Amino acid sequence: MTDNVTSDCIIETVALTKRYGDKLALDHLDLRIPRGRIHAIVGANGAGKSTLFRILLGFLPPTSGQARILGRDSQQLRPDDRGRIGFVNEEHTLPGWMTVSAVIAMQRDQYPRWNQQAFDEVIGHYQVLPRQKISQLSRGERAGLNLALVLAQGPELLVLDEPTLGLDVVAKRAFLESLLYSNAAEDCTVIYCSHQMEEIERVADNLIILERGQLKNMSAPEDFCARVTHWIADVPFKGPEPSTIPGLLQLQRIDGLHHYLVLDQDEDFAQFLRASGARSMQSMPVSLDRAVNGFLTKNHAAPARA
Ligand SMILES: Nc1ncnc2c1ncn2[C@@H]1O[C@H](COP(=O)(O)OP(=O)(O)OP(=O)(O)O)[C@@H](O)[C@H]1O
Repeated sequence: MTDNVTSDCIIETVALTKRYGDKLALDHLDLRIPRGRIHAIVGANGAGKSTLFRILLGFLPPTSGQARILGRDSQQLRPDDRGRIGFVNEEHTLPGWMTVSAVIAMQRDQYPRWNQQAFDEVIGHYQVLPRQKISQLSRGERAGLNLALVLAQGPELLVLDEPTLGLDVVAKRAFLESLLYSNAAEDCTVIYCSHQMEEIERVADNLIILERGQLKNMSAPEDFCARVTHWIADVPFKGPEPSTIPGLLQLQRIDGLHHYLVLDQDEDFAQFLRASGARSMQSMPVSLDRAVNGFLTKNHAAPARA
């Protein structure tokens, strides 16, 4: 990858690898995220999501491979590049001793593309008073203020690392509304990392699944959902040996019926069940939460490679 490549990707990694001592956090990751829309990154704990963000934002060097963000090597970001990127994580760190109005004034001075209308639009969802100190705000209010500040910078790219962690339902909803508004109104690309599937289902256009530092899925959330099916079958005795069940993600026995969660299986799976002695069967679609969690749980239980 050379510097003069003009890519339509806002983020591009090639064989990106990060080792912490013996631990492999990113494993030759090839990732291309196009400009625009909302992209969700999901993965089990330790899948490498935060490591990816740290490398992309230039806070951490890769062990090998490359990462480009806004067309530039992430290790060579300039201050003006950083001004085009907004970053929000779950800590919502703002100086606790400052008042809300002082923080706003400080940010307004710092960012030439400051967009007061975008700020007002987002902060309007929260009961934040200008004279309040940051330390007096609730967690949800701090999250809202943080998002409003970042969106008012007019970023081309917004990176959110678990931004709604610990927020209640109302605060979460307000946060997501703000996000959808800004994505639509400001044409800003959003990269959003979360464990909350119902949020992802609501806001994401693209679902990226990382597993042990490798890319496992990149598609519309509904397309991933369509790959996973829940079969319920009345099979005599113990049913087929689990290792012989094609695409098996999860197996449960409830009230004498066998429940199979399977990946990438078509009507041939019914044939397999019939051949296994099933007396009756039915298939049904699953929610995104079920599909992703079934997918992640399957491999999560297996021993990790170094
Ligand atoms: N500074 C570090 N030193 C050693 N190992 C680390 C360090 N930071 C992360 N790791 C390891 O690298 C792997 C990836 O961690 P990372 O924080 O990127 O995962 P994550 O997907 O963000 O997880 P979570 O969902 O739990 O936040 C984990 O196994 C973690 O233990």
